[in-house]
Amino acid sequence: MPSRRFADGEVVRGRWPGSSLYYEVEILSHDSTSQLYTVKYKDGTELELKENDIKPLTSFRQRKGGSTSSSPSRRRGSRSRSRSRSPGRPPKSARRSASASHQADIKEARREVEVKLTPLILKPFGNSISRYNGEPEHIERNDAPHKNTQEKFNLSQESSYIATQYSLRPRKEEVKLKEIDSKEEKYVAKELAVRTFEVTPIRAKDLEFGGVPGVFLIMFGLPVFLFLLLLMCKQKDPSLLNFPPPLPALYELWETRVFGVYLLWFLIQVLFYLLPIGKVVEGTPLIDGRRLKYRLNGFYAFILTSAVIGTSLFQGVEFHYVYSHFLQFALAATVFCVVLSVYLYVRSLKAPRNDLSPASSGNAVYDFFIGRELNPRIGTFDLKYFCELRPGLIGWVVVNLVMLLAEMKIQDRAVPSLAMILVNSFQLLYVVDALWNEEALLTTMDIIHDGFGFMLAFGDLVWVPFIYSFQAFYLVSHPNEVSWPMASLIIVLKLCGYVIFRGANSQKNAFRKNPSDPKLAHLKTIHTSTGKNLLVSGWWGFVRHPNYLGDLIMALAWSLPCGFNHILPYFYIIYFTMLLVHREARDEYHCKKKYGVAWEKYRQRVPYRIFPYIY
Ligand SMILES: NC(=O)c1ccc[n+]([C@@H]2O[C@H](COP(=O)([O-])OP(=O)(O)OC[C@H]3O[C@@H](n4cnc5c(N)ncnc54)[C@H](OP(=O)(O)O)[C@@H]3O)[C@@H](O)[C@H]2O)c1
Ligand SMILES: CC(C)=CCC[C@@H](C)[C@H]1CC[C@H]2C3=C(CC[C@]12C)[C@@]1(C)CC[C@H](O)C(C)(C)[C@@H]1CC3
Repeated sequence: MPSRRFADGEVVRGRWPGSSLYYEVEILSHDSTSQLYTVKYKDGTELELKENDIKPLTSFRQRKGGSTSSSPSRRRGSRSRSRSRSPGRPPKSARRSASASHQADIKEARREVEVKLTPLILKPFGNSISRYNGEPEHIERNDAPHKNTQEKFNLSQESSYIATQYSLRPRKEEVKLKEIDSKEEKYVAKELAVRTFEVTPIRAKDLEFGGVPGVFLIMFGLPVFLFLLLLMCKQKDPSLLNFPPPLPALYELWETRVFGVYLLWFLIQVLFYLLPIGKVVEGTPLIDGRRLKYRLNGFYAFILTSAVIGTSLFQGVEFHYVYSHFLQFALAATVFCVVLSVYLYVRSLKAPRNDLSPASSGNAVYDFFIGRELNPRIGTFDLKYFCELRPGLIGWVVVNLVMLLAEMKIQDRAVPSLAMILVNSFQLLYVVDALWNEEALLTTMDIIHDGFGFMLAFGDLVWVPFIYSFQAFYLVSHPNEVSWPMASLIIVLKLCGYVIFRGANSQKNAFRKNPSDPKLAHLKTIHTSTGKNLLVSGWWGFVRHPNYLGDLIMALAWSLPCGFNHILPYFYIIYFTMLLVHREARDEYHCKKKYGVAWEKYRQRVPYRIFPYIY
């Protein structure tokens, strides 16, 4: 049996995955099969590390000499000393034979970062469990230095993993150093990550969505449920008490022409995505320190799509075809999504380990569902990012328009009903808002955590356009007259939801972009040991997910125009409540891991998750 170097309970320094930073950790256990140690960081985070990524405390004490200083000025001294060899001076690799000295350089740089950073980041502001970064008061006003700092902080936000995740609370004099550190860090991380970081398969108990049986059921259940809902909605009396109509035979549902139209739609969106318009931004740092580039042109794609749709209408293109073949379109999208998911899974088998999603497990069924590869790309074409906002989300608006036209045709109306206008405009606002704030997508769980597999492919390409448009679909065959006073109340409700949704999302996004934004100076924050703070007043002091609350209020406003004759148009809000409650629990789990005690403190300060005084 291979021997182990560290004993349970021993306090050592463990490398933080993807970086060269070493933190004090306690050895919890050792798995002799995988040869991995389970270690606990001071903020409560538990991770599995390889022996190579663990160092005895003594190895740091021997080397660090004067650099144990916890005073920022002395820290600067030690940094500037080490900076003398990089990046200002030509790297040694330029002076030595390139390949021979490469590894040595990396080693050297790595040692340097370890020695230099370990005591600097941990000691003075520490990952203290009982105190926040060593400061006596953990909740404070967000009035940290913000004079002339905006630009600098934007710079620091641009820098690498270490700066965003492990920096000290941003301080003016630290910004420059952070940039330099992050450059060094990037250099080291890039070279080392492939060798040093192993994506550890998550254990069975960590599987989400009910594990393998759960995802199996979801994958088969969701498409069946989708067709059931659509068929029920087409019935004259769509009561739940009525037996659902039988599913048409597959040959009736499959139409190659429909599939062709769907492909054409998809390709037009691909074309718009590839247009070199819109600014290019960097996503959040990946596990190996890299940051992928994304072009933000979703809003332009929407404008161009509107122009194409407008021109087609003008040319007399028969949009009713989409309504009369709605089930066929749903099947075409489902088939496309299955083919895409298979492609994604197969290509992920060749993907380097660093490119795998943290949610993947090693189980084929589960990974097919959750997605194995985090950011599958063909060249610069990012499949997940594209699918999340383009064909499905913009498609949803087009489907709504189709329903509006179908309502006029079928009900022989000169103008659409007020109910249909409300549903169309509310959802249009929602989609335009998402595209306008496209950059915010880059920090969502879907992009950072979940892979691209059946779940998101089906969600983005099938569920969103065919279920989110359900109210409009319902109104085509089940008209509901809405009075103006009722419409006014619904509009007020929608606007309240939107104000909360947008206010909360914008507040968080602005805070994450620049924690010292003067506009946020009145807000209180909780320090966390990661260097990122948590808002504890404003929208985020109201409930822990105010954006979900706003989203749910808006969802209610989307269903109300359909009246109260049937529960079917309320399916969306029921599903959405379940989705967001589950999503909130997932996010809570990740935040607890990420922020440890600081998150606990936040939970105490803001006890309700989504609904104040209820949940
Ligand atoms: N229509 C739909 O079907 C649908 C589905 C899902 C989501 N959405 C909407 O999409 C939007 C994004 O949702 P999301 O699920 O990605 O989650 P989110 O609520 O935007 O983001 C959660 C993250 O925010 C940060 N955070 C949490 N509490 C904080 C605090 N007090 N101060 C500062 N940062 C804090 C944490 O990340 P960091 O600390 O790492 O920054 C946390 O992981 C929401 O508005 C949601 O309603 C819509
Ligand atoms: C039914 C199944 C298997 C999954 C459904 C999940 C899927 C429909 C959602 C998961 C993430 C969601 C999401 C949006 C739409 C619905 C999802 C794809 C979003 C694009 C809606 C608009 C928002 O402003 C947003 C922040 C861009 C959303 C991002 C997440």
